[in-house]
Amino acid sequence: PSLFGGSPRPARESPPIETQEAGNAAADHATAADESTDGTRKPAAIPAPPRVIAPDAEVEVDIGIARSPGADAASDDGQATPKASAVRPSHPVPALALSGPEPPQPPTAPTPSTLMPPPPRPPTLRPTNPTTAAAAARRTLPTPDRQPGSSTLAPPPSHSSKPAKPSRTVVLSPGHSPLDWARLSSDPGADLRGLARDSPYLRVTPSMLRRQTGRRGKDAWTVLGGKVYNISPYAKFHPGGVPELMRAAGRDGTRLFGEVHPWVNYEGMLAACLVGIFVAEEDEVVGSGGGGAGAGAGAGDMEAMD
Ligand code: HEM
Repeated sequence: PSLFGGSPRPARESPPIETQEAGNAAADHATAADESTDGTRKPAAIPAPPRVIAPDAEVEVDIGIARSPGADAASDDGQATPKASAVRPSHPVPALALSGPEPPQPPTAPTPSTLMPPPPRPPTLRPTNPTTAAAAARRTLPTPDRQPGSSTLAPPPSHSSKPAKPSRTVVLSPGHSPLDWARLSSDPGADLRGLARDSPYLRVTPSMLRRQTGRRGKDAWTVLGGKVYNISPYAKFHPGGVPELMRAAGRDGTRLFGEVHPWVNYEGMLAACLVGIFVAEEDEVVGSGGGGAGAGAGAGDMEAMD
């Protein structure tokens, strides 16, 4: 059989598509060979030529399965094959075969393609020319010149940061949460100093302080930063527990306090428990209590008594 005769040829193993038509040379070659003398073009390897459907003709729906020349006759046996009205094609539609001796080649010009044009190419992600690349590099944020170990992700070093020790907080009894303490200590009606109402701030000497241990019916006093506080009302609210707190009772607790929780704002928490200031023994002056000096009077008033 002639190579260009249009008769089916045995399929070859994975032939390259370009050479399938002519079997040897370029596709142009094959195109030229498939053109008949009258200039009309026939697909080279399709058994049946492309069927041109007349606009008003009633035709069978071509479902794209390869047909042999006798297939039409076989389907004309009166079986109830659904008929469909042809849509009006604007140009001849070639018959396509999914399988067969050789796939049909798409028609070349002058037949206009019915295929959709390819989608537009997405923009390239990387700049390809050096000018664009340089512009992109300028747009990136400058990298800060950091020293090793100076990551900003870590919390900044601070004297108020908690040491990484296991917590020694205790379970507080109901009604003794920090919030409960905040509520109680801000209540002006609560007497947390343990002194006579409206008594002035006291000048507390070491001997006075030693007697205020929280035992034998006396309140526990401690000194924090030179101020004397009555810590008895706070004891059950202390997150570190009563025994821990009482280690500072009757003595200057500044060092102990600072060792455990220097970040705690004792001045704010214990403002309502302020008894007075801590003075040396010889500086002791017992406040008279008279003169109407109230809780609003400060250490300055006591100094004025000297
Ligand atoms: C006198 C005033 C004091 C106040 C107002 C006070 C207040 C507090 C507060 C608010 C906490 C909770 C801290 C937190 O969870 O971050 C705490 C915990 C603690 N306190 Fe005090 N405290 C005082 C005195 C003392 C003293 C004198 C000691 C020991 C000698 C002490 C030992 C502790 C301990 C061990 C904890 C548990 C710390 C932890 O979380 O591991 N506290 N205190």
